[in-house]
Amino acid sequence: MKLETIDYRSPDAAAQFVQSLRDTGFGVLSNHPIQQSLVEAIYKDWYEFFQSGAKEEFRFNPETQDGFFPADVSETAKGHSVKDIKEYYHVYPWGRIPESLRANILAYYDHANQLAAELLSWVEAHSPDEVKALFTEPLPNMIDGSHKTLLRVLHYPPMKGDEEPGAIRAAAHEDINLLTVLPAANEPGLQVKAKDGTWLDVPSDFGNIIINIGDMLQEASGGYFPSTSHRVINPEGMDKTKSRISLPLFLHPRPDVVLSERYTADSYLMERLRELGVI
Ligand SMILES: O=C(O)CCC(=O)C(=O)O
Ligand SMILES: [Fe+2]
Repeated sequence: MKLETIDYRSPDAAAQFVQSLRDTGFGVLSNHPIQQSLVEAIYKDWYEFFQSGAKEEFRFNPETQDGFFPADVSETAKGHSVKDIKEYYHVYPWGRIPESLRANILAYYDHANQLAAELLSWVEAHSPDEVKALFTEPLPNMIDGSHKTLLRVLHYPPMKGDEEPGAIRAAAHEDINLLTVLPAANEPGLQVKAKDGTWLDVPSDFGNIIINIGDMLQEASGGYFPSTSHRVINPEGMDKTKSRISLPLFLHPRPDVVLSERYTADSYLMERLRELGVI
C-alpha cells in the first residue's frame, strides 16, 4: 500500500480521491483551493502565541472545551497510558480567540469548511448505491450550520530529553468525527497504519492537504469507509530541536444528525468523550 498524492484539478480527482479513502482511510490532495500563504501566516503567528505567556490567559473552559490546553492536561489516546507530547488550542467561531489571531484563523475555518463540503459531495457521489442508501441525509448537509466542527491548532514542542518513556507526539488513534482536513505540517512525522499493520509516512509535502476518515463516517457508511489509525512520531537528529505546528479541522455533524440505527452524532460523541474521560 502506498499513499498517492492526487491533483485536485485533474478530471478524475473525485473518483481517485474516494478510492484512496476507501483503500487507506486517507487522501492527499495537491493543487487544492486553500491558500498556502494563509496557512503559513497561521503557523507563524500561532507558533509565537505558543511561545508567549499570553496562552495562559486563554486556558480552556472545561464546560465548552474552547481555548488553550497546556501540555500537562493534553490528551492520552484511547488505550494508552502516557500523555502525548503536545499542547493545543481549540478554535470554535463562537469560542474565545486571541484578538490578533482571530481574522486569519476564522478565514481559514471558513475556507476549510467549504472545501470539506465539496469533498463530502465527492464521497457521496462515488459511494456505491448500497452505501449511499445508508446516509440519512446528503453528507454535505450533515455539517451545514454545525457548531461542533473543531479547528485544533497543535504545537508539538522541541524534544528536551526529559519526556516520559514511551511518550510520542501523538500516540496511535482514530479521529472521532466525520472527516478531518489537515494541511501538511511544517515538519514531518505523520504516519498511517496500513492493512498489514506497518506504519507508512503520509506524504507531507508542504502545501498538500491531507484528509482522513473519522469514526463517524465509518459508522454512517456501515464500515465501507475505514477510520484508520494514525500517529505522529518523534523527530530524530537535528529535527529534535524544532517545533511542529499542525492544524486539523475535525468536521462534526449537527448533533441531531442520524448516523446509523445505533447513533446520532450527539450520542456517538458523548459515548466517545466519556470513554476518553473528557466529560
Ligand atoms: O499533527 C498531526 O499531523 C495530526 C494530529 C492528529 O492526528 C490529531 O490531532 O487527531
Ligand atoms: Fe488524528
